[in-house]
Amino acid sequence: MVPPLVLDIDGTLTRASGGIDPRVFEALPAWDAPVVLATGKAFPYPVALCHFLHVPERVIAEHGGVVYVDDEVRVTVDPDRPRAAAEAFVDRGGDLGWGAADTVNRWRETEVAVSMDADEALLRAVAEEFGVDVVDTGYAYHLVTPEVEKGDGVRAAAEAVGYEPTDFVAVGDSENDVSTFEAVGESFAVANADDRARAAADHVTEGAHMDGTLEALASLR
Ligand SMILES: O=C(O)COP(=O)(O)O
Ligand SMILES: [Mg+2]
Repeated sequence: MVPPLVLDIDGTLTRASGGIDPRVFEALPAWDAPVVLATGKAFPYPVALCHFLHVPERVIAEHGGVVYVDDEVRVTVDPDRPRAAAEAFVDRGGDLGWGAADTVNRWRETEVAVSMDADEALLRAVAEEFGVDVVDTGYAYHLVTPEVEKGDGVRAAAEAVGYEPTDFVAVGDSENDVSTFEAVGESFAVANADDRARAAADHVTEGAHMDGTLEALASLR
């Protein structure tokens, strides 16, 4: 019996050069227990990944701002504060960094993502003024309402699929996975993980990115 999984996406299911590692398409559909994707990405991205993997749509998106499991969508926080902070950041000369179409935020329901190229000092100053957190995933800064965390999503998702949160094993790579690691029974940081994820995890894999994730999964079989 393998355990249910909570998997981060960026840095965990991806290649070093970016993009989903194609081995995900073998490993996840073959996993014989529920798999929940827990990401900072906007809601449609993990849903689309589940769709194209042809696995049940079990998703924690936007750091737990949106939880979608068992045909129920829970939007756990309103986007007003992060959006007001993002507007002020742009008014003061900041650039979210995604171009005019901004598909990164277009369907985002509860927070705002900002490119790593953005003026970090200005972003942090504005965030503080508006009382929102800045989460640095290594792939983007996210303006997030305080106390919205993937870990709360993990607890809600576990209940929806009939498991205890501590039944789950998690794999992740960044500070936005720390709350996941705290919620589950066993956690792996991949070798490319940031310091906070490494410190919070029970194990750090030798391999980086998907190599590390596959190493973790192999140890669970
Ligand atoms: O969207 C991001 O910035 C990071 O996404 P992740 O949580 O899947 O790593
Ligand atoms: Mg990540």
